[in-house]
Amino acid sequence: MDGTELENPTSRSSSQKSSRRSSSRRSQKSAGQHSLTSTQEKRSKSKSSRQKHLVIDDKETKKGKNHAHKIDVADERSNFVGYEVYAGKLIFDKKNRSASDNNELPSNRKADAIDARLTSKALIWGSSVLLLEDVVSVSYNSGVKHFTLHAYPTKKSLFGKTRRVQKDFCFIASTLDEAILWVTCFAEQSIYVNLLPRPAASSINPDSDNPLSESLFDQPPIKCKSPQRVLVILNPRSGHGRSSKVFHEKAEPIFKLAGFQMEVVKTTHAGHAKSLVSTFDFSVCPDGIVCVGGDGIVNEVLNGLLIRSDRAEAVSIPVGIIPAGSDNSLVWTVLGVRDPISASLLIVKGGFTALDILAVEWIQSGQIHFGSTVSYYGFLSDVLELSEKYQKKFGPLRYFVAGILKFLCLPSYFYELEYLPVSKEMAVNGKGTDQDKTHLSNVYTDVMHSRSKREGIPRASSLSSIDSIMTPSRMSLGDVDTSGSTVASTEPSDYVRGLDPKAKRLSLGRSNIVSEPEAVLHPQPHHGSFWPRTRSKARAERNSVGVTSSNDTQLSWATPAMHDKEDISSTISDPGPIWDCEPKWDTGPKWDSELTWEPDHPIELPGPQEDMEMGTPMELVPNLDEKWVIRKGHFLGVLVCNHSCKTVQSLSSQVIAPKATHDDNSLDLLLVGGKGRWKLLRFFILLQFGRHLSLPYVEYVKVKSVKLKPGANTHNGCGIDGELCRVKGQVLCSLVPEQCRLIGRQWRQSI
Ligand SMILES: Nc1ncnc2c1ncn2[C@@H]1O[C@H](COP(=O)(O)OP(=O)(O)OP(=O)(O)O)[C@@H](O)[C@H]1O
Repeated sequence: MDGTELENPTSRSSSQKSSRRSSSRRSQKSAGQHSLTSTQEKRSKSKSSRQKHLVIDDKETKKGKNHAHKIDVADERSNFVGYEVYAGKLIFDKKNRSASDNNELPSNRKADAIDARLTSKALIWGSSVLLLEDVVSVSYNSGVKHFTLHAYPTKKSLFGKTRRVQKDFCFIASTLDEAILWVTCFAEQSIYVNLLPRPAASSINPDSDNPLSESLFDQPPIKCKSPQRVLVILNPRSGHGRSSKVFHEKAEPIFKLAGFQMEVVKTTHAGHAKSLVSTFDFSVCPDGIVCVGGDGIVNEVLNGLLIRSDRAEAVSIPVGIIPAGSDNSLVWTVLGVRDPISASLLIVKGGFTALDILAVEWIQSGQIHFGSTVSYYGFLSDVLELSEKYQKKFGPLRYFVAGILKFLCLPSYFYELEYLPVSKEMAVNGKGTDQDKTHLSNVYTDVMHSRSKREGIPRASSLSSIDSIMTPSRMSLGDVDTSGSTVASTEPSDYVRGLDPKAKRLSLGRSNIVSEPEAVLHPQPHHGSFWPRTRSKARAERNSVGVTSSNDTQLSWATPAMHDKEDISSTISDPGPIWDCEPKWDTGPKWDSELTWEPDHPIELPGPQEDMEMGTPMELVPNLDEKWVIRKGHFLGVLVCNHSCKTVQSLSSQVIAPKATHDDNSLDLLLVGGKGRWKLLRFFILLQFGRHLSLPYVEYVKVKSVKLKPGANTHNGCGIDGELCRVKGQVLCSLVPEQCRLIGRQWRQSI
């Protein structure tokens, strides 16, 4: 150990204090403030070295041909490496011996010390760069000058394919307090620090006789992320039975390096994940659920969360995905990763991505099944159903086999459908008017959105999985019904309808539901139109449930002309906004949760109210432009997409719904019109080149809701995220007001 550094423990302590205070850029300043003269000199040296960095790097880039990662000067200028956090001298211990070696720096190695700097995006030493997005954690033993970065950088194989390999980078700082500063700065960049006990005294500093300094370094004041406690749900059948291996060999080591505490549950049967999640005590694993498997297991988890009695809180539980199934289009499309190592890195890095939730409701029975990707009808649902027969015989090839067979004996599909398009603004720029936003998201969603902004949850567009339906491997068959198929979950629709006014509004055709116990009549000045609202409007709606709930309950298959008439009836029941309470993960303002539905609530328009959050008076303006479009005819396929639906196998152009985004509060409806093999074949061929939307019989509309009813002789299969269900009567596809949260931010935007 360097004697000069240990001479003055006070100065070290001051340095430690400054390191505690430091944060990103500030860390450099505060570090520079400490009293030790020698350290000040070092700081000033490091400062001046920082000032010259561009020049140094430029030179070193030219010189440093032997380094694995070269700094690209152009990248540097374009801020590729981010802003500087700390700079100093480091020795890169290639052989990684320092962890076991004596802490004393051998005199012959002092010359190896090179300029190093930590930026918000990378550690740069000499001309080498290690991206922080590849770093899982830092291991640091108290009282030593070296620390080890555990990383998974990408490596190119001979054939140009990149893969991630685990690599440890050991560095030796010039002094103890510098080592602590380095580690502190890594912690400030959200890298988990694995703070280990001080090694045996003899191996640190044989001539250290200062007990005070020793005790100071026993527990260096490094503040870092606390270990995450997560529930891991693993489907051992996923990915042809390889998911356990994938988890234990690829994901688990990364989670362990990042200090995760895991409760691992392997599912024993279809439906296990859903029932587990629906009753699990999340105080045990408050930091989220990690699903290991395909899209099917994620769908089960989502459905389990949404049927909980504490749904509002449950839906905020972040869900991580380790892709280990036959197809994993959700994580690939939304987060941009498709290999388990990158997905694990995203999870340990943290952050959240908001995701809309699709609900398919069986209008007559009130059953509901949630999804995050797509709901589809026609040829694809038939393939999904047929593939079930070949599960044992053909494994993942069963979809291909079933697709060919179904294609050869292709039936015709007749549907009656209605859809409510989004406004032109929303369709064009994907953002929508304020009215769209207020229509499509109710108060709770607004809370989520505002929280998302606060927490930095991106609301940018992104993609995910439908065309995975075209890739048969993603069709999972859960909840299979004994009638040879799968059934929807049997949660009563009250889970959705009762939970929010929007869902009630969306429940068109409820007037036909005989089972609705609490029928109310509502005068409707503007049939079929939604009432735009602000948050206060939404609250007002909840106070006058009848008004909002009745808006869209008029459409009936038998009486399309009613679109043009005033609505005077509605049968919406509203058990009360039980969703309307603050999730425990939410630090936002609390909403009134005590409102309950009164069946005989008087009919009245909501009066202006004070907006509790904004302090602005409420306006209530009916949107006269919204009209349901009615279509009847033959459709080879009807797909209601929540995101662009990219398959893991596909090229980037191969997405079913190219304009769809996962968090835009709208659904993308794709109609493949007509019948016959030729049309179907052309559709699939053009899909491979991303040109399927150019076909004259393909329609693509951004919608808020879709109602669908198969014709009398049409197969009634319905796929939801690869789960096969049956349409009995009529179904309504719409978004629920809540969004769920995926753990991780979109790759490459995450850091
Ligand atoms: N232990 C289990 N045994 C059988 N099925 C299960 C089990 N656990 C979950 N499942 C069901 O398996 C289905 C498919 O799961 P998942 O999507 O995770 O895997 P996959 O490899 O993508 O599946 P597939 O190849 O069938 O598309 C899910 O719908 C789930 O309900």
